[in-house]
Amino acid sequence: MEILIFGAGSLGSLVGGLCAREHSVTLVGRDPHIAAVRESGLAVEGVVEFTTHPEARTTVPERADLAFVTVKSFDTPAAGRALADCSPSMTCSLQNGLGNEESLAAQLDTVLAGTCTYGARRPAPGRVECTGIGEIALGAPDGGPSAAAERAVEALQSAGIDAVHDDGMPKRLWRKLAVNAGINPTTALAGVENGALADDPLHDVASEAAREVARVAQVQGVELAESEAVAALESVVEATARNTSSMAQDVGAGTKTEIDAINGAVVDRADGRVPVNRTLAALIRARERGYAD
Ligand SMILES: NC(=O)C1=CN([C@@H]2O[C@H](COP(=O)(O)OP(=O)(O)OC[C@H]3O[C@@H](n4cnc5c(N)ncnc54)[C@H](OP(=O)(O)O)[C@@H]3O)[C@@H](O)[C@H]2O)C=CC1
Ligand SMILES: CC(C)(CO)C(=O)C(=O)O
Repeated sequence: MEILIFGAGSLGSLVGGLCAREHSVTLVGRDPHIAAVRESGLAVEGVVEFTTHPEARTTVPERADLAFVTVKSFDTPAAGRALADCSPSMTCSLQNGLGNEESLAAQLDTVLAGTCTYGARRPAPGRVECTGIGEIALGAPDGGPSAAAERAVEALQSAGIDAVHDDGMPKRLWRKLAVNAGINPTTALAGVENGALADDPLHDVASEAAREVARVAQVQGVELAESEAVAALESVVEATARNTSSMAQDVGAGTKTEIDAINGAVVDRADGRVPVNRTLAALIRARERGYAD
């Protein structure tokens, strides 16, 4: 299969590197990473270790059977516009947050929703570290069976990736949103690792954010119980206790965060009060504005 990764950063390089063990893979990203991969290949390190030689470019190729979108959520509209030039047979977001699939579907046919619990970081150009083996779940964005998702899952599995087809993606996306809405801004604002959310008062802040997400999901017709949202949050806090969340890393580095697609998306879709998500979003946006000072 011709697989295209749009956004060869941490996650995209890892997924692309793993896929390249079985498929023809093109990484689309930016220099100096792309130049380094072209020169010496992509070194995958950490939990799995190998070097692979995918095609590496800064623009999209002419065609692709399957495209994975792994840019940060604020770059999704640009990714959709760029991918429209090669019209992939199917395109799947592996990003965090809500709204990525709608944004891609405005430009592309056959868009799939995906979640990914692999962990990745990019220590240097040409290298990607797998910080944790997880699972990729794919399916139709509105739920129900999807032949395209089945084909994409088979492609991932044949490359040795733990992948499943989920016909209940809306619930899976909202449950992941509850986890990110609780953990990401709370750790970013408090300047702590994920494990610090096991205890009050931060546990209280993060779990109330997750409960609000469940209530908004229910209004949207997704049966996510508040207790399930909090249990998901607590289990990720425990499993990733030593992680610095992506938003804490972004705030630490003074770079743009995914707040709009996470807590911002909850506030935008709420028809009732979501004071914790609203407050967390306002505080993170204030930090982002402060970078310029
Ligand atoms: N890292 C992880 O472990 C996980 C991440 N995720 C999610 O996956 C998504 C990606 O995260 P992550 O990999 O960490 O982010 P990164 O910032 O590491 O990767 C995104 C990459 O896309 C590049 N990019 C953006 N726009 C373009 C463009 N128009 N053309 C070419 N390249 C482009 C960026 O380049 P530049 O930096 O120069 O802008 C960057 O290298 C996020 O939604 C995240 O929440 C989900 C699960 C795990
Ligand atoms: C699961 C979690 C919270 C792990 O850190 C994550 O997805 C992130 O940091 O963005």
